[in-house]
Amino acid sequence: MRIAFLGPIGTYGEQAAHELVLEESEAIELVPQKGISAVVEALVNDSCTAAVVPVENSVEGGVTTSLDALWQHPDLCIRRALIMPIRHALLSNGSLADISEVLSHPQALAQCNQWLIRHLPNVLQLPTHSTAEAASMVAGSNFRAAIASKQAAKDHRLNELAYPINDIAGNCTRFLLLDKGERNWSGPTASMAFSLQSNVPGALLKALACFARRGLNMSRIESRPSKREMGEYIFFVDLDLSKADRLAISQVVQDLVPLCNNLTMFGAYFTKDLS
Ligand SMILES: O=C(O)C(=O)C[C@]1(C(=O)O)C=C[C@@H](O)C=C1
Repeated sequence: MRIAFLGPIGTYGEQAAHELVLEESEAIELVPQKGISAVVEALVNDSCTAAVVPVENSVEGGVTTSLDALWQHPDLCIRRALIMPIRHALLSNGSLADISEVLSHPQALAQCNQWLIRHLPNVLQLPTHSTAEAASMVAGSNFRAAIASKQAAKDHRLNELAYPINDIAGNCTRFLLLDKGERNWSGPTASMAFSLQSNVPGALLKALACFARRGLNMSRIESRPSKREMGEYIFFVDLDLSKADRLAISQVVQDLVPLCNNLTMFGAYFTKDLS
């Protein structure tokens, strides 16, 4: 099994990939990619058999690149999910007083925004493809620091200037293991996305009523622009199937189809919660 993840080594994505494949019996090869789009592309073009992407952070919300990729590639299926605590460190070979640039993935910079305002108000914040890429770029410099994991400090021989520096103590990110296999319906969470056929009063209400009618509890709803027209959206919905009638999911799809332009089911799956 070749698994694409957001590289280089030392990213949270790499940690998540190890956790997500723990129960696999096949031999695993983790294949680092530069950027979340490249992770998905490696699965789409079959150079990898699975991919690990972050999809939602408890502080910053949806990871839009991952949501958009799921919508653009309806043949992808969610195999498993993981909720992982994210504890950021400020890493450098210099000292705090000398830091003038802080590098990290935009999600990590945003998750430490208040800490940066308080402790490093005048530094330049520079975005990178991943937290571990930032760690590799600051190694050897005494005026640059990276926001990354404790693991990245070890991988790149950096010192921890401060830890933890995430603004919200319980900061965590949900990762998905994606593949192109058969959809499974036995897990407790099902994910789907749909766009509505008509932009008229009550159109979304009618779609959401389908879930209520079949006794299906929504555990998440999130919208993304369709990118075709201002005001046109795609809705991502997660359903809690743990107490639901197994037939309800196929019934709700039948009810929704006439109301939607497009509807994609990403399967049902289990979530490992480490938070
Ligand atoms: O840069 C990394 O280490 C990643 O795995 C990416 C990522 C993300 O895109 O959300 C993963 C977890 C954290 O929320 C911060 C960054």
